[in-house]
Amino acid sequence: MCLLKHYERNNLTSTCVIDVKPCDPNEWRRVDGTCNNLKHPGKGSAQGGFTRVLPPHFHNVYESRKAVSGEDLPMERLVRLQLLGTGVSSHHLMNHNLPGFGAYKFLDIASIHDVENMLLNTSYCCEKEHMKDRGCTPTIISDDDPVFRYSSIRCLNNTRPLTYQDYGCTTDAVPSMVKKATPFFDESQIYNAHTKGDKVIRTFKNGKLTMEEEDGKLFPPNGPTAYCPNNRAPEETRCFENYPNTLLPITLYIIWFVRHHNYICDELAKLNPCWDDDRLFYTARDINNAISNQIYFHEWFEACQGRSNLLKAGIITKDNGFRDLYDETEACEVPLEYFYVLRWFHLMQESTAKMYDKHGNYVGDFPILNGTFRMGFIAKNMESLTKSTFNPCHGIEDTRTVSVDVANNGLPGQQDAFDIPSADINKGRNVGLAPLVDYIYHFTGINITCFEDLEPFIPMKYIEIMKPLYKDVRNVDVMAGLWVSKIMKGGHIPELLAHFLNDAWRRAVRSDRHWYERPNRPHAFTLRQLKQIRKSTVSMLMCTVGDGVSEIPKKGFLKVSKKNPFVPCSKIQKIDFRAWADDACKAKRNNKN
Ligand code: HEM
Ligand SMILES: [Ca+2]
Repeated sequence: MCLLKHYERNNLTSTCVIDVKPCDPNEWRRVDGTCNNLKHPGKGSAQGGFTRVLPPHFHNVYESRKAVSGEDLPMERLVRLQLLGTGVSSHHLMNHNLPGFGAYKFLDIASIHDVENMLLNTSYCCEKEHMKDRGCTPTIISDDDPVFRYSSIRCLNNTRPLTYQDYGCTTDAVPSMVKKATPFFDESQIYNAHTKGDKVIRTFKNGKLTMEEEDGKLFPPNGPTAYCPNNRAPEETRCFENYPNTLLPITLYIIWFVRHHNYICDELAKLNPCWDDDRLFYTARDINNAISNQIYFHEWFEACQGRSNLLKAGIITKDNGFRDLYDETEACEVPLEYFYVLRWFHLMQESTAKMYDKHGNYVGDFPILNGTFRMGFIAKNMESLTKSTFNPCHGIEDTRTVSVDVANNGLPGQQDAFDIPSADINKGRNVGLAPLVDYIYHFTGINITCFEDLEPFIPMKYIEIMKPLYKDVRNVDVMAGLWVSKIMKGGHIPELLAHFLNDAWRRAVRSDRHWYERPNRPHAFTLRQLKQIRKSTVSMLMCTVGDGVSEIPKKGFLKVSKKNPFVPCSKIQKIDFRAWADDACKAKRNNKN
């Protein structure tokens, strides 16, 4: 009780305390993740430490690991410069929606509290007197850096991930990293952003979420504590009070999924006039979440890994019916490594949006990264930005590159320079990831003892670069290995990356009692309803709630081509909500007609 008072007094309850109200086995999924596992009701909540695929590798409890020789690992920026070029490259198959939707999905599992800390609280790690602070892990730039040597920039701000110890939640000696989203796929970024719960976003009328109109379009509401430092006053005012204000691609999906919730409510309310606000809200949330997961684990995973690989891995099945792999003894969590490796998609992030007018005429370019923390600009340009997503994303050809802004100007308006992939190496070390070889062993059973052993995974030309850089194969960072890994046969991402993604899927399906494909979860879909969910595609989502979308690429993650032409939205499969018609409402429905 004393501890609780201490947390309350210091405004720490939302970070330090898991408040588990008594569970009812038949209730809907809770937004805070509690009661998912009835035997361990606190597990899977938005608070509490992370689970991991492999135990953490730290030096001195919570410092970045050292090379096996005891020396420092090679500097992050050097690893990036040697393994990844910068340049323009157009993906031969995928469009912007592929990395964009991936980025949206990562916010379901991860939170941006560490990025907020870096920008708002611990922005001084490049100041001489702070470089060695416990909270600082700056990326050092050498004097011969090919880009920054022409400037005075010799350091990029980077921070150590926050722990429950930093917040004063615990005095345990072993640091435990803060988590602020439920560690399974329940659309936290829409329904429980910043662990505020769903009360703050509901209208409590007809199941709907609160939205505001701007220039005739609907958006999540603004509010006094929202933070969008890149908005240009006075025109750009949109900034979400209760949803993450982050990157341009994520923002599009947040707007679409919030609108989509209300669209589902309208459809359900038409059919079921006897349903009250709660019933409409919970059913719409469940359907919206299932649609998002269907798009991710079927369409998006298939675009990344190829259909036959997914069938082989058991992630999709040919019959498409119910699936129940639930095991209450499984830890109720997707691991830290899963969302960390999603950073690999920074390689596919294009930095230019081609903008079009109402009639589809090209009107100019917009630098995508300049849309970060600038929801006002996004709201004013929804049509143009939506259409720009159908263009090819950044390519990952034989010589791997990242786009120039991603490599040098990752946080425009906030930091003079920021190398996102270098930060990815930096963070991998600072969250204590095991080295590449350990993950290869874990997922494939192959024991790598020298650089040449990497050849099945990495082309020799990159192995030759790694040798002098890392000196010992046991030193290689997992992200560095992923950057230059061969692309899997039949798919479009490295095989090792696919192992991480599939591992997350397996854990989610086994441990999430509310997984949408289960026939015997509380409020489960009927088979008829599940078959409707199976029709979900990203093109369906965009045709339903996208601005000015009347035609769409048939496959929404792929660039437009002869094989993947624009088709009218009327040709895209839609969910038939009659599958949710409730007989109990029949009398009322008939009266209305
Ligand atoms: C406009 C495009 C993007 C920008 C400007 C951007 C920028 C950033 C920045 C600045 C960070 C924080 C780096 C750090 O502190 O270490 C970050 C982290 C991250 N990004 Fe991106 N990113 C973009 C696109 C993507 C995409 C397409 C994905 C995945 C599909 C992605 C996944 C992630 C993940 C998983 C993290 C880690 C978050 C965490 O650890 O808390 N990002 N990104
Ligand atoms: Ca979640």
